[in-house]
This record gives sequence, structure tokens and C-alpha cells, in this order.
Amino acid sequence: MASMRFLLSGSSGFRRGLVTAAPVVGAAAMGASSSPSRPSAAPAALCEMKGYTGRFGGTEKLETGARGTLENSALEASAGKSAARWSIHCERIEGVAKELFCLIGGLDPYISSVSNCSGPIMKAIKDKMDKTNWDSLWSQGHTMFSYGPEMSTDPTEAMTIKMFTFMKSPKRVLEIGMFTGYGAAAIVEALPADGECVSLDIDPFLQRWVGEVMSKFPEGKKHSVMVGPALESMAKLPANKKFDFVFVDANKSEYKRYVEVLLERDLLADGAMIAVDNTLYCGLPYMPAEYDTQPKRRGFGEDIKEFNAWLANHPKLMTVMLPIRDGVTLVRKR
Ligand SMILES: C[S@@+](CC[C@H](N)C(=O)[O-])C[C@H]1O[C@@H](n2cnc3c(N)ncnc32)[C@H](O)[C@@H]1O
Repeated sequence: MASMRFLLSGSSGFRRGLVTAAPVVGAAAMGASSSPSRPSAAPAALCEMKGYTGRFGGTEKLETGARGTLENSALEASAGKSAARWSIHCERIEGVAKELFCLIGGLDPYISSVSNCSGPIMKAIKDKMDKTNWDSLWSQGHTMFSYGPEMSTDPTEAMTIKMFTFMKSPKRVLEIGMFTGYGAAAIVEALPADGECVSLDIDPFLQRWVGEVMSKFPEGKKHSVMVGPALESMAKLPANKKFDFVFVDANKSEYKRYVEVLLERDLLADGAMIAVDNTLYCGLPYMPAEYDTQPKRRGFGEDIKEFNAWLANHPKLMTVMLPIRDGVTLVRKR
């Protein structure tokens, strides 16, 4: 059914609901999070390792123009079809598919278009991120991993984190995994004047990249970065300076350990909230492996599944998962 091709092309909103037919290519790079070497090639066997990998091949979003063209031509191809207007079986399927495509594919853009709490630091970070040639930085050896903008929180998720920060009114926030600091910018914009946000990231390049933007804004002084493997940085955090809000978003295989360390080292203030990103991890925690179109992700998917079950059964934690983007789980102590 040629006109159903559009079901298989990229739209982040659509990917939320159905598997895609994006080509599976090798993970761009492998690097254990605690040993930040930069291997030049990723043999297939290595791809089963659980270290942080940076960007996954096959997950790149299409350029806006290309995506528009693809989706527009798909919609044009099924013009006139709707879930209600059909006279034969294949037309009915096309109509239902088109309606599903519009319903799911239009969701994220619509939510984004009616959400408006993004501020100037967020905008500056996003503008710089969109202009940065990540492939070139990686190929020249400037970055520790191969990155792409899809590794950042998107506007809707960042605005949600910003609203959580407003609601929590925290004095101290910890972000574990910063990338370009879009989430950190959202937090900084919502912090009170005497608030502070500490981001942990393994890649020193990102500290400079984010620092350049933050230094242009007075509120940027609220932000600082600790460079190194997150678990090593967490061991150095002073136990007497507790955090009211924590955003967990680094190595998916280490999530459980991040939360354990927060509890063991008593780093959480009374009533502290933890927000954990990617807890739906592309649907892998609940999808059978035979549907994997990007099998290299399965390792992280299984770790997130285990983490989610561990959280749900933890006697000292209460938790709720929200279906925002790739899944965001809120956690607090009972
Ligand atoms: C998904 S991105 C973070 C996105 C960010 N929270 C935002 O709001 O856009 C994950 C980041 O974690 C970092 N990272 C991966 N493994 C790490 C580790 N073991 N320790 C510290 N940072 C790590 C990567 O360098 C990357 O910048």
C-alpha cells in the first residue's frame, strides 16, 4: 500500500506511538561512562556494552524542511481519505492511518505551539544548539561522544521542568547529565534569586559550550558545572548542602545507582523531588524485543525497565510516571 509510506517516516510525535522504519546503523561511538576514552570505531560486539554511547544512529530527526516535505507528500498522497470516507477496504485503512497520523503527529507541535514559558536563556541555548555542527565537532575530536540535538530535552519537556521548578521553589537543584544545558537553562530561569543549579556532565567540552551562553545572562551565575563521571562527582558533593530538586538524565544504565547514592549520602532535602528522564525509553521497557527496530538500544531499554520496577517496589520512595516525550518519572521519599 504505497500511500501508507508516510506511516514509516519521521515525526517525533508519531514515533511516540508506533515503531518507525528508520534505518538501523551502528552506534556512533562507545565509551564507558567511567572511562571517557574515545574509540574510533564501534565493532558490532561492543554495541552490547552498557556504557554511555552518545547519539544512536538511526534516531536523527530529519531536517525540518525534509520532514515537512515527506509528511506533506504523504498527506497529499492520501488526500480525500478520512476515517469516515471510504468505500473499499484499502481506502478505509488509508483513511484510518491518515487520521491516526494527524492525531499523533500533530500532538507535539500543537502542545509546543500553545506552551509559552520558555525564556531568554533557553532560547539562546536552543539557537546555539541548532546552529552547532555536532557531526563536525565529533569528527574533529572536540566532543567526547557523538551528539545530536535530539539528545537535549525538547521545548515541551524543558518547559515542564521549568514549571516543576517554579512549583517546587527549590534553593538547590542538581542536574545529572547536562548536554547543552537546555534543561539547566529552564531550571535557572525558574530559580529564585538566591537559588543555584549544579549540573554534572562527563564531557569538558560541554562545560565550556554551556558556560559561554550562561555568562551572557545575570541569572547564569546561578549555574555551575562539575565535570567528570556523575558517580564520581556525586561522591564529592558536600552532604551538608542538600538538594530540593534533582533532574536525572545521564547514563541510563546508572540511573538506579544515582538514586541510591542520593539516598545513601543523604543528599536530598526534606520533601525533595526527583524527576527522571527517558523512563519510557522509546517504549522498549514494555515492548517485546521482537519488535526492536533499533536493537542496539535494547541494553538501555532493559536497564530502564529494571530501574522502573525497582522504583515502583522501593519501600521508601513514591513515584509516578508521566508520558511526556520519552517518559518522565517523578519520585520523592515517603
Ligand atoms: C540526554 S543528555 C542530557 C540532556 C540534558 N539534561 C537536557 O536537559 O538537555 C545526557 C548527557 O549525559 C552525559 N553523560 C553520559 N554519561 C555520563 C556519566 N556517566 N556521567 C556524567 N555525565 C554523563 C552526556 O555527556 C550527555 O551530555
